[in-house]
Amino acid sequence: MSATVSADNPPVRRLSDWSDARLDDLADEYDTPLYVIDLERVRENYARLAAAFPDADVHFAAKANTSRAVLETLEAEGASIECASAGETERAFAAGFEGERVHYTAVNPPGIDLDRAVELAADHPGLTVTVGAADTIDRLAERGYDGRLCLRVNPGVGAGHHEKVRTGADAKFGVPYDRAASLLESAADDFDVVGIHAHAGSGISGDDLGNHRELVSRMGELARTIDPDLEFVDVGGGFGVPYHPDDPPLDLESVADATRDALGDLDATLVVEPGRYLVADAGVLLTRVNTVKEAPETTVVGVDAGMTALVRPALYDSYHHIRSVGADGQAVETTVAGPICESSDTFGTHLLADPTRGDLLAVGNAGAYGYEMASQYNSRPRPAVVVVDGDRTGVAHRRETHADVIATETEVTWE
Ligand SMILES: Cc1ncc(COP(=O)(O)O)c(C=O)c1O
Ligand SMILES: N[C@@H](CCCC[NH3+])C(=O)O
Repeated sequence: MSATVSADNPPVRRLSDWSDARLDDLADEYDTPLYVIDLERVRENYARLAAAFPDADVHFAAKANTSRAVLETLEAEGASIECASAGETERAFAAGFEGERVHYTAVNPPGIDLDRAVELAADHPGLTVTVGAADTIDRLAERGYDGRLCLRVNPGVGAGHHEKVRTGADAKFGVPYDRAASLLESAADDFDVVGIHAHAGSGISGDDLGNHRELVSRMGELARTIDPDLEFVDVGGGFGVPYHPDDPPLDLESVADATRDALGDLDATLVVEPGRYLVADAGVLLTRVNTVKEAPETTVVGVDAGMTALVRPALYDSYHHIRSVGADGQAVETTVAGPICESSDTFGTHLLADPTRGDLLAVGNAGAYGYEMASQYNSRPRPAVVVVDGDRTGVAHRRETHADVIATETEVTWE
């Protein structure tokens, strides 16, 4: 059943809102490190976002969380989907999305991705391929593709929580704004040109609203100058969520108002592509304390999850709130650190109640870009993922083993 927007659907789910007893049971049953994803919270987030953008098509950015259970849940709620590779596109179709609801955004796509995208488009009519370079258009034509095409534009304005995720002004992404109209017009001879796309970046907060507005306004202006008429204007995703307990939630109504206002009059449908907003607070990462060590300036709390399970703190200095599940006692300032042989393998400084070996810790907002960015560095198997839905629990990804880590290795036979 679809979630509705009500008092029971608050804009933020804080780490303290997760039940200690449930988290304890899950860790006991499935071991740690363990990702837990709450599908009902995914539905709530989708319902809130769709209600704020009633006239828009909402495409879930699958890169944030590609677990089949998550994709199926969003498909059932009526979401569309944005995929960053042929692999993600395959997973969208496996989860039941119809071709018309799938956009594949090709970024410097390897040939194997384009080959597969062309096959998928033949099997799933309605698939849209979004391209960000004239080369990609030529390469699609070489493969005989003449289907739905969207052009990614570099809007020259970026936003986001860290410079590494501000794509809007990064030359890697999209064609320069002032070349977009002519490229689209020539592409219309060979393809079904249906839309334009831009994405400012990821983790947009209230402070970034000006940049978001500017991007949307530029896209509206561009759409009005383009012949042929467009079916949609995709202004990307990036809607941020509060990571720190003191951070306020994004005022979605203001973002939606600013978006509509900046877009101006247009027959084309607005498309938004949120990833993080739909899944971040639907997930926690559970990890067990194995070491407590007094150091001169801090207490080091060693845990079984590290940067291989959740890389965001190491990669972007991102803050993820951490609490001790079920523990009480004196709060101590600690440095929570993982088992990886890198100084960057730390989840930062956290106040933890009486840290003790064996404690269970919950790491908040782990539903977006958590498991998706996990690696096997240091020959460390990736964690398991369980999904919960009301009282039900199921395994979405089994825990990897050491055999999985070496599964692709072959004994070298010299030729
Ligand atoms: C093209 C595109 N669309 C959508 C997103 C989703 O971003 P977010 O998860 O911040 O909403 C991204 C990631 O930054 C992206 O690159
Ligand atoms: N992986 C980034 C966001 C997505 C960037 C994709 N363009 C993060 O964890 O914040």
